[in-house]
Formats: sequence, C-alpha cells, structure tokens
Amino acid sequence: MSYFLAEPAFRHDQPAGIGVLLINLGTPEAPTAQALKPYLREFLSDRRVVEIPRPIWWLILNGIILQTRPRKSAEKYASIWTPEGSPLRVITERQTQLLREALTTVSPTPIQVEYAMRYDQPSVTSVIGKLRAAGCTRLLILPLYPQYAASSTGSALDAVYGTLSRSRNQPELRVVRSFHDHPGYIAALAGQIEQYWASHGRPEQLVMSFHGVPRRSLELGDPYHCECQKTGRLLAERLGLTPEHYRISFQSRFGRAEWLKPYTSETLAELGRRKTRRVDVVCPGFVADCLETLEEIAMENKAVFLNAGGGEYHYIPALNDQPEFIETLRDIVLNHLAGWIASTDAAVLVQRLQRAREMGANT
Ligand SMILES: C=CC1=C(C)c2cc3[nH]c(cc4nc(cc5[nH]c(cc1n2)c(C)c5CCC(=O)O)C(CCC(=O)O)=C4C)c(C)c3C=C
Ligand SMILES: [Fe+2]
Ligand SMILES: [Fe+2]
Repeated sequence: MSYFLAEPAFRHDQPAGIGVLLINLGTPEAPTAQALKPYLREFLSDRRVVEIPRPIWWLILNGIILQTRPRKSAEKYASIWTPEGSPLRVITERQTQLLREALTTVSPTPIQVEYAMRYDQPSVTSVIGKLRAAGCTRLLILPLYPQYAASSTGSALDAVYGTLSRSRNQPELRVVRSFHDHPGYIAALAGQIEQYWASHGRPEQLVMSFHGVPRRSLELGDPYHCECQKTGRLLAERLGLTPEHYRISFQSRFGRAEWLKPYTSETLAELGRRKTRRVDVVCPGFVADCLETLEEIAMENKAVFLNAGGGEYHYIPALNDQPEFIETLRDIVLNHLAGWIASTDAAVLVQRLQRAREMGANT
C-alpha cells in the first residue's frame, strides 16, 4: 500500500473545480464518558494544544486527565445536548448549508462547500478527499475561528498541510488566516447585540469573553491576544461603548499554568461583588454556540456572578446562522477567490453586493 493517499483519476478535459473547506474544532459523538475519552485524547495529544514535553504529558494525560475528565465533561455536554446532537456540529452543518446556498445565488462558477472537524469526524483528510473526488483542484480553507491562535487555526491548517503532504496531485491552496477585524464580522456582532438589546433592554456592563490560551503563547509570538483585543475594541466602537461600559476577558482555562487575563470568572465575580445591576456576556470568538458558551458562560459563570451578589445576567447567543454573518462568510470567500472565479471578477462581485446592501439599508 502506498504512503500517499488515493487520487481521483486525472482527466484532461475537466475544468478546475473550486472547493471551500470550513474547519471547526470537533465535538464528541455523544454526551458520554465513552465518547469523550477518544475525543479528548485526540484533542489533548495535539502538540499545538499542549506544549509540555511529550513523555511527561503522556503520563499526565493518560494517568490523570483521561481517568477523570471524560466523565465530568460528559455531564456538562449532557446539559447542552439537543435532539439533533451537539450544538457545535448542528450549527456548523447549518452554516455550511447556508453558505453553500449564498454562494450558489451569486457566483457564476460552481463552488463546492463542505465542513470538516479538526478532531473527530468528518476528518480534514476525508473531506479533502471528497472535494478532490468531486473535481476540486482549487481549495480555499476557512477555519471558523475569527481570531488566529496556534492552538485553533494553526492546528486546523496543520491538518490540511498534513493531508496535502500525502497527496500526489496537490490542489492549489488558499487560506483565510483570520477575520477578527473584518467589517462584516464586526457589523454582524454589533447587529446581534443591538437586536438582543432591542428586545431585552440594555445592561450596565457588557463582558466580551474570548476562549483563553496559555499566557506563554503570547510571549512566544502568538497573535491571538492582540486579535481578540482588536475585535473587542472595534466592536465597542461600533456599539458606541466607552471603556467604563465594557470588559474584555478570557475563559476556559485548562491546567495549572497562567492563561490570558483577566479571567472571565474573576471578572464576573468582581462585577457581582460591586452589585452590578445587570451584566450581558457575549463571546465574539465563537461563531457557533458550543459547550464553552452554552454551559461555561450561560450556566457556570452565571452562577459565579449571581453568587457574588450581581443582579441580572444575560448571555447573548453566538452568530450561528444569523443572515448578516452568513453574508460575511460569503464575502470573505468571494474576496479570496479572486482570479479563480471565471467570467465575473470576485472583487467586482463583492463590491456589487456591498452596494446592494447599502442601498437596502438606506431604503
Ligand atoms: C475559539 C478558539 C479556541 C481556542 C483558541 C482553544 C484553545 C484551547 N482549548 C483547550 C482545551 C479545551 N477546549 C475545549 C472545548 C472547546 N474549545 C473551543 C475553541 C477553542 N479552544 C471550542 C469551540 C470548544 C467546544 C467544543 C464543543 O464540543 O462544544 C475542551 C473540551 C471540553 C472540555 O472537556 O472542557 C478542552 C479540553 C486548550 C488546552 C486550548 C489552548 C491551549
Ligand atoms: Fe478549547
Ligand atoms: Fe470550558
């Protein structure tokens, strides 16, 4: 058997097909300890996620973490599980379908859209194989993380490059590295928050909570912290918030090392102790609701705030299938396909769409 992956037969007469591959993190198959164990093993064995020397980490992972965490995490997943499955998977599937439809409506050239998960299924290798078999010799990779982190985007791209390193007939490749300051993404976030405030009233404080990473990664050159800060600043400007009305914080600390600060739980405890009348929390770094938003933020951290003496607590849902966000994904894709799309130049297409949107907003 060859080390290289099986290739579709080469055909002289086939036009270069375009594939868009969305990549999200992955999620367990079921909210059970049995399903959590292989998922956490794959996730936490990634050198991008845990940088501790391998032999030491192997002992900690197998001897301690995988003995206890699967059961505890399964209980958390059970509290957010839906009849259709894990929210992260259900929402990623929906975003994929909506983006497919949005691109079909505007692009004169067919564009195939699929999603893969970095951990668990469908794997990056299997979906690239599917796109290659469907005639795609040009691939655009769009990790569903607005802010670049080595442990999220970097790892998703590793999986792509690893697959291509085993491909005989490599496709042309383009990558969306991050979209943390894309005007459409900031506008979609602001729209999501304003819409929430229009029906639920406004808070005294808005907390923008991002997934954390070890503080050391910032010192070693990871741009994640800076990209989160920029998203937060642009979002606050767009909402017209002055610094005393919002906070940027980091959640989901894992292990004993110091992570990016301030921690979300400590920020909320402090706001609770100050008797803040109402706090709204939004998680701009998660484009799909998942365990980290629905359980950690909407449940666990709510209890932290209320127990510390805070008043009302609201979690504002992630962008999920919000139409403005899907339009933003479409615009990001079209911009990155410049020169690949026949007959109509992608940049012109995006300009035309933006003009149509502005005209719609003015009527
Ligand atoms: C938004 C980007 C993410 C970054 C950056 C990130 C870094 C990171 N995560 C862990 C450890 C865990 N994260 C877990 C869940 C999880 N993480 C992200 C996103 C980022 N992680 C998402 C979207 C999710 C939710 C997945 C879902 O199924 O809903 C988990 C698993 C759950 C648990 O047991 O707590 C772990 C573990 C580290 C160590 C890290 C950076 C070093
Ligand atoms: Fe994570
Ligand atoms: Fe968490």
